[in-house]
Amino acid sequence: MLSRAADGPDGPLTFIPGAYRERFLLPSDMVYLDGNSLGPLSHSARDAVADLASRQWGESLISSWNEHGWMEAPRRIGAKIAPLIGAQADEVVVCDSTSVNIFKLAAAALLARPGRTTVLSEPGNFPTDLYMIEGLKRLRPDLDLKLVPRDEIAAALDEDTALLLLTHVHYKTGEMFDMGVLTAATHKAGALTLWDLSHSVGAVPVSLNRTQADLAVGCGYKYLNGGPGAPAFLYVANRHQQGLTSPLSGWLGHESPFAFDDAYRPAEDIGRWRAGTPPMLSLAALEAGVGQFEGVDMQDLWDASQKLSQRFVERVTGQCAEVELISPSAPDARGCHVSFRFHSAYEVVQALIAEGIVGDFRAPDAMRFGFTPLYLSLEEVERAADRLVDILATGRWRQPEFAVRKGVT
Ligand SMILES: Cc1ncc(COP(=O)(O)O)c(C=O)c1O
Ligand SMILES: Nc1c(O)cccc1C(=O)C[C@H](N)C(=O)O
Repeated sequence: MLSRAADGPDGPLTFIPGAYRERFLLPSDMVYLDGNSLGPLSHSARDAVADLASRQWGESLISSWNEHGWMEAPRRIGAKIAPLIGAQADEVVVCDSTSVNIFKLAAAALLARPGRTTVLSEPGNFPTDLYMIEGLKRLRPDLDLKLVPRDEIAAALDEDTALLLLTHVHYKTGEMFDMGVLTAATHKAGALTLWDLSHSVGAVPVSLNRTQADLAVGCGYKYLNGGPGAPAFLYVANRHQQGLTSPLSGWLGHESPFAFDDAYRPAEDIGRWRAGTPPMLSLAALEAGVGQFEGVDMQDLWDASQKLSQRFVERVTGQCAEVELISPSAPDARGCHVSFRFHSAYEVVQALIAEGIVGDFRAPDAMRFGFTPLYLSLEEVERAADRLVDILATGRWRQPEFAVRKGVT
């Protein structure tokens, strides 16, 4: 396991939960346990977007592409994300969405493993990961998307496997794969790994280089606090950078975009994974969000998160027998969120939100809560747990308005 013996949920903490609370514009009466889905707005992100719009776009207009470093933003921000995932600065670039990046990297990996026809994953993986491979199957009818339960994955790797595609921290249960063990097994079978780090980056320590991971993607709007629809990132290990090429060969991935050649030649470096023009307003917010992690050790942050989630779990399960923890009970076997099963999970989550405790519901019967120590204190987490227990004990969730389905989340 990755956690240090002395610094588990019961040990001393280096990062004090809630230490950066003042950096964020969170409503004072809200306990926000949904930063694993949409991170909150920081003062610096708000200011960065305002500056980009009014000073850069407003005053410098098109010269901003050079003057304000717009053209280099995808590489520059990728380099800032790299230390959070154990990668080199030149192995990460910010572009497109997580879904699109999965498509690009999976397609490239399949081309790099000719004769192999299987993408291996698990049932219940985040849907977009599976849907993207289904889409690829329409272009490559010989392709097989094989889904096997997580404890059978290593045994299912064989000479047909081209790619292992897994979400490192499961979006619903928070269960974490052992990246090193599975990457080694995948390589032994001659295949490549593609890790979805959407629920890992900014949440748990990740060691892409140390585990020899080949490829990875991840979201910018969850723990990185990059704002709604923030661009995603992708990682390609240096040793693969010449051998893999994006199937979405847009002009900004060209070796020399402003030569305006008819023929596509991919950039020599990680820039080849870019397709079109960088969304600068969104990138300004993301860069500020990533900036919050400067000087923060991911192990320290995860230790703090384990303390928060464990306190929540113990307080809820210790006082309430009706809910079932569907996340691993060992804090170092999970990411930064936990989920409980309850027959009326939707109603309970609505009742909590009405009282300022924001978690989310995941169909069909899961209540999910994220623990992000940058802005959450132990006191808030205890308060949230007690409120959940009370809502269950009093049956307040049975009020008819909480059964009304609204929106999508
Ligand atoms: C594991 C995982 N992958 C991908 C995504 C989303 O991808 P996109 O940003 O393309 O919507 C999410 C959440 O939405 C996710 O939880
Ligand atoms: N990406 C989202 C969106 O555009 C709307 C609502 C929620 C989301 C999410 O991030 C869902 C999330 N990946 C999850 O883990 O459930």
